[in-house]
Amino acid sequence: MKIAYFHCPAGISGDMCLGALVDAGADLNELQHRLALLPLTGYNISSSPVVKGGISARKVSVEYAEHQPHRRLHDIIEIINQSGLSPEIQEKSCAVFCRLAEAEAKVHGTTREDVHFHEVGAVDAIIDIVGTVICLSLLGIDQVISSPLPMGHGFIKCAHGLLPLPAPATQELLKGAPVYGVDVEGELVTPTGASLITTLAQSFGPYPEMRLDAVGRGAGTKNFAFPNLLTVSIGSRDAHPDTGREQIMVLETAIDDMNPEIFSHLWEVVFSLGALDMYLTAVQMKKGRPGSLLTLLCRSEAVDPLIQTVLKETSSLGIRIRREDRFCCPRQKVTVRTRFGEVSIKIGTVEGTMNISPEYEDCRKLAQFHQVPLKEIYLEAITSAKNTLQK
Ligand SMILES: O=C([S-])c1cc(C(=O)S)c[n+]([C@@H]2O[C@H](COP(=O)(O)O)[C@@H](O)[C@H]2O)c1
Ligand code: NI
Repeated sequence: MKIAYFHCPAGISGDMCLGALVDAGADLNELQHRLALLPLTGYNISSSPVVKGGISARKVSVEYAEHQPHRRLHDIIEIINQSGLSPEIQEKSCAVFCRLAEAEAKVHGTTREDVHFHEVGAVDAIIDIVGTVICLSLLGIDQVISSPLPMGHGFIKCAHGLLPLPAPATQELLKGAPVYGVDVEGELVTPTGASLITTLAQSFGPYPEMRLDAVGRGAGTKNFAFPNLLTVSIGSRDAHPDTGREQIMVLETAIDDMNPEIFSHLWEVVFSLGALDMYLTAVQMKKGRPGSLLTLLCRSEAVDPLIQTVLKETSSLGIRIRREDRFCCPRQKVTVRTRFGEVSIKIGTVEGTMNISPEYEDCRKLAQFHQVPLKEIYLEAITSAKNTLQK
């Protein structure tokens, strides 16, 4: 499991994200190659080492032709969806733009379809957003966690004239995220940075427990009295190499007085907050009442947001928290080609016996697109994985 921790004491913007991820090891050539799949021309990406406040970092810049069309949400979605980028990258990039459009619409009293993106519709915002999503995929990141975000003060000049800081769209986007005020005059978190981090991060909090593998620093444009840097720490949390054991958190509560439809909704919410699994067990509770034992499995940093959500969403007034050991099969992730498209596969190995498990979501999308039975995609994916492994 690979984690990217975004440490944002100087804030976050689109170019800082790109710089930090490239500095952390995302291959710039591969990034440019993938970005070239977008039907966009007239821009150039450059990456250079810079020193900010005595600390070396990477500045990734996008230069483009002066006159960019005023793009609306559907234009940007079309650009992303016309690319040959993977469905996952397309979905995440569109989600960042949709959140941005919703925030702008709320602030300007219009609809998300009618928002003119102005600055944020320019080609650099598209490159920053899609590029950040591509870099996370190139680095194989499974989970993004962010520090709380600092709020500067003052005003910023933009298409509307002067806007108070934090910018209205930034504040709209950060609802629900932890923020704190700092005595800094200037914009620390831009709307693009706010949309990226609130869409891509599963949780906000302190530095997570992990084995630190790489660190990247992305430079911002402005100069402050402190280094204007975003630091991304890449780490991994694998099961112990000798015992195969790792620790997992178990949250549990028994519920006997709630509309069961709420559980379906909860199911959708908890996974976006970092739950690894959620299941219900039928139980007999006091006074002979039939109830459901709700169990959630998660990493330690997801415990607090999950507890808050379960208490807010359900009728429960308390939750049991346990730290447990679990054994994890050594596994690897590979992507195989089938007649229908690419499928990610998890391969677990126990004493030479292999457990080949195609990703359900990849198979489901291909089955839906090609109108073939899901089991046919599974069969092809497993056969293709076996052939690849035999080579
Ligand atoms: O042009 C528009 S609509 C605009 C709106 C807002 C609001 O908060 S509303 C803010 N801004 C400022 O534009 C620049 C560029 O933003 P990026 O996210 O593309 O970096 C930034 O200073 C925003 O605060 C523009
Ligand atoms: Ni605006």
